Amino acid sequence: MKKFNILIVGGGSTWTPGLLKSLCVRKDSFPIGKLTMVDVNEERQAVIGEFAKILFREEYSELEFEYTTDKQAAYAQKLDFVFVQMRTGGYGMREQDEKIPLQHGVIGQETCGPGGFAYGLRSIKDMAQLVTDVREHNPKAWILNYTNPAAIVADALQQLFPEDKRILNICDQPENLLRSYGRLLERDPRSFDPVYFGLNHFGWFTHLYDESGNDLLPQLRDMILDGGFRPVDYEQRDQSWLDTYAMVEQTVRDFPDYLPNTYLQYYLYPDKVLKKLDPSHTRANEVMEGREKRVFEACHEVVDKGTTVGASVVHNDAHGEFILIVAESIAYNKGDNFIVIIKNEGIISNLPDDAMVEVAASLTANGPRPYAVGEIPVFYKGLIEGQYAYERLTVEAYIENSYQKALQALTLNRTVVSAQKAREVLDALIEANGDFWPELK
Ligand SMILES: NC(=O)c1ccc[n+]([C@@H]2O[C@H](COP(=O)([O-])OP(=O)(O)OC[C@H]3O[C@@H](n4cnc5c(N)ncnc54)[C@H](O)[C@@H]3O)[C@@H](O)[C@H]2O)c1
Ligand SMILES: O=P(O)(O)OC[C@H]1O[C@H](O[C@H]2[C@H](O)[C@@H](O)[C@@H](O)O[C@@H]2CO)[C@H](O)[C@@H](O)[C@@H]1O
Ligand SMILES: [Mn+2]
Repeated sequence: MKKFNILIVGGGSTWTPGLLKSLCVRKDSFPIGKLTMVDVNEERQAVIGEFAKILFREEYSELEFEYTTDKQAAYAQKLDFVFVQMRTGGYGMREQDEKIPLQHGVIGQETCGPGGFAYGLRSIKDMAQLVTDVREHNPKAWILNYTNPAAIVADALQQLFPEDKRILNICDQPENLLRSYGRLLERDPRSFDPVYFGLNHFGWFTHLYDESGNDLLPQLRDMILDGGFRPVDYEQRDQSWLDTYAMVEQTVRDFPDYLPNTYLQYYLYPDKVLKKLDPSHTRANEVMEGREKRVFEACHEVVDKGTTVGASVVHNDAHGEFILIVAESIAYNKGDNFIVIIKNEGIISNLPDDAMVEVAASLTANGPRPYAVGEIPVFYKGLIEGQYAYERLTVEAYIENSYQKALQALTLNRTVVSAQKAREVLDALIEANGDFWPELK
């Protein structure tokens, strides 16, 4: 059986241990010959890398493994898959993304609103460089990308590398929602045949068919309206995330046709959500005090003890597993059904062909084969067209170094609206981001 060579870019990510555990769990169905991890932060990479050595010694002894900060050496190897999960500027810049808009009375969030705009301008630069570097040595390797904001990264890479058909941007939120529906309905989430449409972090489930073709969405909607909605992993979730999932009930009560992605709360109820956000202590602080602290302490503990037995960090979560089952479907031409981010080209017939939409597709060795969605109702088309224009103007502001397009983008965003607010926040973000961004003139 072929063994695949994988490169993880952003090996110092807090999500890496879960991904490495999933590699061990799935080694029979998706065998890896060589795994390399690369990161720009030597300290972060070493902590996770030394943990990985012990994990693989105990659970994957046949695996050839190395970690490095030498990107050129990492990219020059023969690679089958590149898993990308970088955070340009780290959590420190995420904190700025979230706090600066809040200082101006606007939603501050990692991937949505002005925070996502700022993060997007940082990510595009490093992601474009990554594609260029990978393609120099591995023209056929599949680049599976988690790096956020996935909507803006996906649109930028489509603009910058339109002929590259082996880049796939993915998000674990629809997968997490399917697993949450599975827990509510007491069914295997992989048995669902979902119909989903939207942009990344801006979409809806319209149908949830079971193996007999029955649509379970109406039953699910009634359950949500009767008792609220909790994620599959609610026991592990921080309160801010539980608050987010709690908003699903109000959204479904207001717009019962479809089941929303949780990120829609920022766009449909910006005033209500804004009141819950603390400008002095945001999600970035929670993650630095929570997940990041837990993961790195647990990895240090594993290295100190010399074993992963009993370790808290190593669990097989949706995030770690999802990218692997996506890769498996491509590697073995399985055609399994996943919700992924791809060029519209008529999938949603009344949206622009060049929009990067998030829809269900069959993943084959030749990439996604999407399921047609057809025409979407005016309400959803209106919302998505505005968000699409915001995302496209953000990418054009990057490519053209255009302050005016950046201002237009933020003015169009439903969390900002006011052109005066957009200018205030944009100028503050320009100052905070410095050389992370291209100069906007
Ligand atoms: N698509 C999704 O649904 C999804 C889900 C979870 C996380 N994410 C994204 O995955 C990324 C990692 O998330 P995290 O919370 O673990 O972040 P993290 O900050 O813990 O890890 C990111 C790592 O990337 C490294 N890095 C930064 N720039 C790099 C570069 N140019 N090359 C290589 N490495 C680089 C950092 O040093 C850091 O170790 C983020 O972009 C996050 O938004 C996406
Ligand atoms: O605030 P964070 O850093 O905890 O999470 C931000 C990310 O949130 C989503 O990913 C969720 C995922 O949906 C869920 O299944 C589980 O794995 O937790 C993840 C992290 O909370 C979102 O899809 C990502 O794009 C965000 O980066
Ligand atoms: Mn996501």
